[in-house]
Amino acid sequence: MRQETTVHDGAAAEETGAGTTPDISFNHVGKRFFKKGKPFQALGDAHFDVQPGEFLSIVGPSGCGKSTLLNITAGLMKPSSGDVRYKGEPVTEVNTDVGYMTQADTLLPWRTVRQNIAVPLEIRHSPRAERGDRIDEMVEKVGLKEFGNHYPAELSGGMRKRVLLARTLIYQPETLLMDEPFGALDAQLKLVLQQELLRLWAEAGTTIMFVTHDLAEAVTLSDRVVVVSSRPGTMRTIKTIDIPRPRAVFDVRFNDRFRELQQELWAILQDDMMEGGEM
Ligand SMILES: Nc1ncnc2c1ncn2[C@@H]1O[C@H](COP(=O)(O)OP(=O)(O)OP(=O)(O)O)[C@@H](O)[C@H]1O
Repeated sequence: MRQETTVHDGAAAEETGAGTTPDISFNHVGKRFFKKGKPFQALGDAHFDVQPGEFLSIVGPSGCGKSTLLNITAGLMKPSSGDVRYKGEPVTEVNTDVGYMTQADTLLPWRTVRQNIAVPLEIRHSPRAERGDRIDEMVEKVGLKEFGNHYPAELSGGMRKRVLLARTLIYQPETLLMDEPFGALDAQLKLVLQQELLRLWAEAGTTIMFVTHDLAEAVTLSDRVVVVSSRPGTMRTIKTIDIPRPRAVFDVRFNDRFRELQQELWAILQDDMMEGGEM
């Protein structure tokens, strides 16, 4: 198996199943913004696919356009050049087939944990009779059974992340976009939630596109890691993470291949980190 591929030769499809329609295809996607009236190129030329059921992470320096790429995939922003396809269809409006867990803590403070998790079911008008059971199942899955009737202000940061995760998953999205979901958590809690995410991902067969600053996190979780350079964010490489699954998130760090992959990714990223971005 090839360990590393350049991104401008359709390599993603070669790596993970040529012939199948990718869940997400980025076709030379660029994004220009205006700051103080002057245009600047935030995202250079994103060109890769995300395959059904794949766990793909994006790493790169701060400001290289990672969140922008997720926003474009969710249909919240239009690219300035190129196009994004979801299951072969161009994304032209808000893409309700994807769940999006943004960096922001968007829990509604006046609603309990259960009521927060219920929001997507209400928006989708799912039958009232089914809601209770689905919420029970979800609070159990994310380990919050005892806290269903608590308000967000009564929860720790990690618990709030779990509620946000539950609220995204109850939607049963085929594809999940996650923007540094565990960024601000302490190291131990991060491991716990990473393990839970891997379990939920394996159970549901969801496709995940995951943005992180944390190389160890990217290697632990992913099938492939896309490395993006500093502004304008351009794909440097796609690295296949050939570490067997299932992975125990703590133990995997002692695997020799884990260390090699982390070093290889750092070797690609470090110049960009020194130059422009910050981790
Ligand atoms: N709506 C917008 N209008 C103008 N500039 C924007 C907008 N959204 C993002 N930018 C700029 O585009 C660049 C890329 O932003 P983006 O949030 O995608 O980066 P990022 O890689 O996710 O950063 P971080 O890792 O710090 O979250 C930044 O310089 C940011 O200030």
